[in-house]
Amino acid sequence: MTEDRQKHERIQEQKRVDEVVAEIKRKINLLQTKAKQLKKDVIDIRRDFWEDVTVNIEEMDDKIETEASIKQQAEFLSERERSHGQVSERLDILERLKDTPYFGRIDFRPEREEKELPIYIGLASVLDKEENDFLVYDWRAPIASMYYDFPPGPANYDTVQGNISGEITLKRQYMIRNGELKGMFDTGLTIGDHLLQSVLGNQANTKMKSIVATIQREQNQIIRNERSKVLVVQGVAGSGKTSAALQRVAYLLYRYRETLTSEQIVLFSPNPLFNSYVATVLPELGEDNMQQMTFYQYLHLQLNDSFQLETPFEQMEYYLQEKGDNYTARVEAMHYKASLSYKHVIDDYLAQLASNGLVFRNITFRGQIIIPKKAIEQYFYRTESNLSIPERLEKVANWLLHQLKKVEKYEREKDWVLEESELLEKEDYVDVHHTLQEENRFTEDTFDDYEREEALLRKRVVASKLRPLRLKIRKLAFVDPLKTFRKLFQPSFQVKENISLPSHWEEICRLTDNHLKKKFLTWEDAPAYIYFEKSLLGFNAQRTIQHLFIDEAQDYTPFQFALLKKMFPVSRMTLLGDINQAIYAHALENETLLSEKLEEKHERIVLTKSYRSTEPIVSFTKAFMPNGDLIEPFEREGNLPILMEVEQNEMAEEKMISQIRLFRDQGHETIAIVGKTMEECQQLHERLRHRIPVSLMTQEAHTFSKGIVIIPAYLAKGIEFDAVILSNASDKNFHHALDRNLFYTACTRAMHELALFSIGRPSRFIDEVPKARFKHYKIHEIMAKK
Ligand SMILES: Nc1ncnc2c1ncn2[C@@H]1O[C@H](COP(=O)(O)OP(=O)(O)OP(=O)(O)O)[C@@H](O)[C@H]1O
Repeated sequence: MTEDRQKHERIQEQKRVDEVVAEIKRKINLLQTKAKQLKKDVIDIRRDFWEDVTVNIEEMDDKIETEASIKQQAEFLSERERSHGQVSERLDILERLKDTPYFGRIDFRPEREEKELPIYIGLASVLDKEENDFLVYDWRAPIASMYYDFPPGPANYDTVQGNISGEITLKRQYMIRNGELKGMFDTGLTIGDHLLQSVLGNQANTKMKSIVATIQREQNQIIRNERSKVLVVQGVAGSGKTSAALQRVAYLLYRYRETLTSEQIVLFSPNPLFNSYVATVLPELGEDNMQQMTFYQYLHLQLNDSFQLETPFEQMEYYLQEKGDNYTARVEAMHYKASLSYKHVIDDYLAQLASNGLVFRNITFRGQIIIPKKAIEQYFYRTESNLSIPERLEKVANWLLHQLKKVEKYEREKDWVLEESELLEKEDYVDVHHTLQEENRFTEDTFDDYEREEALLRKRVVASKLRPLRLKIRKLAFVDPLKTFRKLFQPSFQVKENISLPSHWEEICRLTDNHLKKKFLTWEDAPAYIYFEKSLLGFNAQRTIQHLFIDEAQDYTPFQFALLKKMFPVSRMTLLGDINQAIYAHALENETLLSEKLEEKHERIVLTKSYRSTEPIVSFTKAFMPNGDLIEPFEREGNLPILMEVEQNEMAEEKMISQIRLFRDQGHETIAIVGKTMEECQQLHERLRHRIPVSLMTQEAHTFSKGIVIIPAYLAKGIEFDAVILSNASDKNFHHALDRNLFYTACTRAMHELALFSIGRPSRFIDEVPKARFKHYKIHEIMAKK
């Protein structure tokens, strides 16, 4: 394009931006007036609510009419409130569009048509004044998919009516800020490296940003996938898995807006910090956030506070510190209890329980056993054995409630009832009296009032005393799942011969039983216990959840996944993760959810390009990972990572502080000092906090702000920082197979700068990196030279 032509095009494009912005402003004005009116309506209706309903409760007919009138008025109010909510949401989006009405354009000529049409793509759709044509298409509209999927040339897209093909004659990207065109580029195959360069070159934020303007083709496959019941995404660190997941939520909410709401989508995130890190992406896209929680929070909810539950991070600390009693047995338990072999043990036991062994509780009332557990057990084992255990327990519950009726009658005659009735509130007496009067009004037979009153009082007292018991029976509290579960770990328990057990099984059993006795659930025991308990009492499966997203899926065990499938039986699942970032003990011996061997029928998408870190950082980290050559850096310049080898802590500290100052002088705003364990982080925090402003991130931390944080690698999962300092990359710290993944996870949190400190000999993993890919300083030598 000649320079003149370019200038002309640019003027034309700015003109169009101005026109679209003018139309958006017009729409904003209209909506603001509408919003004002709706707000006024709501206030008026609330104020005049009782004036506008006819209240008359004298006669039955009037009562019905009154109810209908209140209902109508309430509906009217909520309809206005809803409309006001919708208008406000739309206004929010238009306000955003006013600054950046669109970011992309394709000119598309459908087959057998003469002329191409320009399609402008933005955060949401905008129609022209006549509401006929689209000035801007929502990035999620079917036609917009071509923008992400095709370079100029032949292209096609799916619609409800079928596939439409044709040709893209132009593909253009814009940078528009405050309604002003700052730049535009015609792009080829991928969506503009220019724009991506500039987005990725920015400083890291404490909140994740949306990526709609620069979604890459393979990411688009994830976002728009509608075929698969289970979609597995294996993506290298920084390849945009989390970003794709969140844009996918936005896409699904748009695509199925008639039937899907944000409450029907759940995202399991790796830590509480991550929850807040990603919380602004969907609102930025004009959508409500899905339900978001950690898997720990979810399991904790399932347990109803009846257990103390170890967090995965506590388990991790125990594992990493490589000390503590029974270390070998417990680590073996972490592996074994993650596996489906362990689930077989439990399933076998559950099958046995169908014919004997379930532990029941006596039903007691006022300190007396009224239905002994033996009787409950006998009844249970007489129910039809072809029914499931929860169905059989329902039958027992019905029988028990029936028995309770007999008890109730019998108890009414006892002396305690009268004594208790004296403790009744005055209102209860008055109420009983009124009830009787109402009944008597018709009979006029009042001579036995006193007796009738006493009988009614007795009935009420016993009923109210038995109410909690009834509730408990309905909740099947007459079975003791914990005691039943514990039997599995007694020396007398015989596991089927064909099932293989770990070598320290006896010790594992002793440990497990000790924990269970104290109502303590280790992280490895939690899924098994919950699975067991729900198999007895019934899975109150979440059938309303349509989509389940699991981020960092490599950290989930096969057992946990089996539990999730039971809990979310109808949900479609999107599992995202990176096999290289598997850091939990179980990953050494078990398949993870991302494994090629995943039994579940699934579709797999692999992301190999890393966007987060500069090219030198990616080249450094890929060098020590198996199959690292598959990791592709996005071309973004930067400094080589630095390795500082020092002899003692004091030296490291001094250097670390000057390194941080340097990073700050370079303009980096989020700087993380990443440690291996919490213990290491705490010690470092103690030493540094008097010298520089630094905050320690613990597992309870829910947010982080700009500045310097100290954080263990496992808590930094999923998050990124401008600069990362690894506090001790020594071989002593990083040498095991899993340490490699932890080391990789830590280094890949860095966007622009990476500095590694090593107290003593550096990790053997660094030996695998070609020397030219980092700068190595041995501090004692420098000091000596000085
Ligand atoms: N298409 C894209 N356009 C702009 N930025 C992108 C794109 N894809 C990824 N990024 C950026 O790359 C960084 C990494 O993305 P994200 O956190 O989604 O990756 P991830 O695969 O989940 O990483 P990890 O597994 O290491 O936690 C983020 O800053 C994100 O904004």
